[in-house]
Amino acid sequence: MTSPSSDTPRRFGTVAIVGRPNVGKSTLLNALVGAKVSITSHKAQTTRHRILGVTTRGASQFAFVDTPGFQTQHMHALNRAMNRTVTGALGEVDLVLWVLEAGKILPQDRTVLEVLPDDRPVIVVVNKLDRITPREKLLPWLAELGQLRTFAEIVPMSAQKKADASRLLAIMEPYLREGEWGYEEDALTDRSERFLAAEILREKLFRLTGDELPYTSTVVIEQFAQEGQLRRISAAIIVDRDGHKAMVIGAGGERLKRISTEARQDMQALFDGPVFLEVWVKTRSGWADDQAAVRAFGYED
Ligand SMILES: Nc1nc2c(ncn2[C@@H]2O[C@H](COP(=O)(O)OP(=O)(O)OP(=O)(O)O)[C@@H](O)[C@H]2O)c(=O)[nH]1
Repeated sequence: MTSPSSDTPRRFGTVAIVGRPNVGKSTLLNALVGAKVSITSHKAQTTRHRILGVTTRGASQFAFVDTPGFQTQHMHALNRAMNRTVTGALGEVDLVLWVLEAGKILPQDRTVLEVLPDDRPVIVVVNKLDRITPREKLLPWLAELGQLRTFAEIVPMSAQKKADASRLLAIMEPYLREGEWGYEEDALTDRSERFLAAEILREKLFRLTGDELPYTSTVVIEQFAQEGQLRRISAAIIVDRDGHKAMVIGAGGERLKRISTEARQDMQALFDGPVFLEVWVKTRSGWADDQAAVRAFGYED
């Protein structure tokens, strides 16, 4: 018997994950990569960076680009930077995954549809299938979806189900090009630990403040040092107003303590070693409207 790796040619491809906010793009990326490289939360618009997750399956390697949700409501400096990121990402990829919520095509979805490239394959991921019972109810909607344009595939699934993510990888495989891999076999992400630390803290911040905190709040890692096994991290949560600062800190500092503790636990699990985490809350009013500040905080590539 010959081993499959010796006679199966290697394949490699870059895959953009696009869709309006909250359809489940980050959840999907995490499921496809099988590790927590992107953050998820109930709050819309939590993904601001292009995040590369890499997954290798047999002879095939997929490099994923997670793009921010489309901004159609608030057009200030921050959102312009985000939209440029989406357009840039689509120009470089081999395959596009357009994520929709099963049964819904909102005006914001149509905005995304308009920028889908004509010259490369687009697979529609019809996500959150678990919310539709019985599934047959979806059939007329799927037929309507198929009329919108030519799609390479339409895949109803749940990003929260491992088996579905695995099935999607198999469906995507033929769309990769034959050729060498772009990354090591065990690579998960090309993002630094410093970046991942900021993402984890930002996830806890939004999870534990619910919808009270405006999405313009952010996290900056001010210091990241490794001393033997220990990572010593100093982070700042930047908010727009003093009222938001009080909200993050919470009564008697309880909320900030919980945010820090949960973030530290996740970082320790991801980095596989002890973490000393110090978190400050700082006010910087109107930063999201200030182009220079947006650049300084790293939202432009
Ligand atoms: N029921 C159900 N919920 C899901 C599924 N996939 C994602 N979700 C939930 O949908 C919400 C949004 O998921 P995200 O992955 O953060 O969505 P996103 O598209 O990355 O959002 P932005 O970062 O705002 O662009 C979260 O509460 C997820 O838990 C699914 O298959 N089924």
